[in-house]
Amino acid sequence: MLMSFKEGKPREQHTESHRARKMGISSETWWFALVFGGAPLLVWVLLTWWNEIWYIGPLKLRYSGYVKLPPGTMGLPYFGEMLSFLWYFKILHLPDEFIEAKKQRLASSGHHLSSPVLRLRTSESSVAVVNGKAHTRLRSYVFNAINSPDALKRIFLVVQPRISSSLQLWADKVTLNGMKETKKVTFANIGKMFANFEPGLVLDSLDGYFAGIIGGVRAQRINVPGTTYHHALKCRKSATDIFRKELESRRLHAKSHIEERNDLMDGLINMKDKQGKKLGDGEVIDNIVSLVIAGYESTSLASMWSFYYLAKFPDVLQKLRVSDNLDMNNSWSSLECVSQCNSMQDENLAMTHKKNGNFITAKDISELKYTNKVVEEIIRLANVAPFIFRIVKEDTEYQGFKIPKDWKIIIWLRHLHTDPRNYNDPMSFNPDRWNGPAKPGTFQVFGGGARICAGNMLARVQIAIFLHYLAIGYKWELINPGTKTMYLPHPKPEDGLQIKFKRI
Ligand code: HEM
Repeated sequence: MLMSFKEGKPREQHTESHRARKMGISSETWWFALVFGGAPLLVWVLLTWWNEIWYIGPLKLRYSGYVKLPPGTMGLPYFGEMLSFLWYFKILHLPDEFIEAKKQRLASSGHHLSSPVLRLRTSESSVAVVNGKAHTRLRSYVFNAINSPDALKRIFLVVQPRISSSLQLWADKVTLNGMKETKKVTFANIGKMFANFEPGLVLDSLDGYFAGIIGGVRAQRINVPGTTYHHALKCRKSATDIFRKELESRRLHAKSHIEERNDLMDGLINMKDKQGKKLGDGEVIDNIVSLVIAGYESTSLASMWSFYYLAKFPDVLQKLRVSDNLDMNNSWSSLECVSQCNSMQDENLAMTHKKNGNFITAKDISELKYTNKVVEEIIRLANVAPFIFRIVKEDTEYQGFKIPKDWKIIIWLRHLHTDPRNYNDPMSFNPDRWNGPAKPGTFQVFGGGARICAGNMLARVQIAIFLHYLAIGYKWELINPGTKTMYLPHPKPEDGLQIKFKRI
């Protein structure tokens, strides 16, 4: 600037250099804006449109330019709407708001149709994975082995001693983690029912492996060391090895101990279908593994929620114990008068009195009318399986929309059970709502159709037995009654359900 003035051309020099500098600054700014503003924006636009182009483009071609798809967004490549799902389920703890937003977009359907959804294929030949005739065949094996009236009679005798003795042990601890303990007792029962395993090292290792497998069920399918999915696959292999060893040892000592064992593994090994065909070893193991996955977390969570709801609704616990005409405000002391029980109509104390120290049977449970209503209400509100998946087998019209073949559908079971149009005051725990049946199609805790849960009765009787022993002998209170619910991978209290637990 000073130099330019001396040369007598101060003004132009100044203007030129100023312009140049100005140009210099603006081009830097321009690059800066491009790199930090434009490029990310472009990437973002590409990412948000990628799925639309990838999935909807071919459909438009197939339908010559126009296809009326359900409204909604395909989300980001690969992740779909996973991030917003996680935001509502994991961070905000508001699953119903996420579901409600999806529902609003789809008018009254209550189903959310989306881009690919993620699922861990736990086993190749298990009942939960195969389709068509293979599914019907495997399902009948599994159903007969765990859910048929005969199987349940046997299972009653297996699970009761464990439930009853676990509760006695818990009472000695005074405070306990409800989630941890219900898992322990459920897994001990599973070990015994499925492969005649007693508590010990093998069962403990299996428990660890199944924790890993279950953790991976809803994880992203990224199979690299360090990911949840990779760990789940490794755990699955280790669990399979344990069952394979057991199966080989049974083959080696065939025919011995069958009477005493009478478990799922023997049931599956020996069962024949209508053509007299038996399951292969791989099928036996795959099915055991997938039955543990299906039955372990679900049953232990439902049992754990029993603690929660009965602590929050002591009048229900009172009614479970004795008839509802007793003084509700005096629930603890009224339990001491067990001698009155034979004069009482319902429910579990009277049953104990009648059984005179013997285990209850499947028939006894069917007589515990109020207990069965409590079971239904626990599983409705616990929403252990908040959604299920289906795949569209052929192009379908639904409410005026085209649902293309191969699209995956999420059915929000949770929404069915918490919708005020289906249940009066849906978030309140009210077993008496089961004095009559639910509206058709509104109670699908176990799913529906050909894929309905193959262990639904097994789950129900285990919860009923648990309620029976809780009601006749124990009292408890929640240490953190205001604890938050975590919704992933399954609904459970943030503190694991810390409780003070005592004998009556
Ligand atoms: C409270 C406990 C349980 C709940 C809430 C539950 C829920 C469900 C749901 C929602 C499905 C999917 C159904 C569908 O797609 O329509 C399912 C499937 C299944 N569940 Fe359960 N379940 C429970 C306990 C059990 C138990 C104890 C077992 C066995 C040990 C079991 C075995 C199965 C099997 C094998 C399937 C796959 C059925 C098939 O694809 O044919 N579940 N369960």
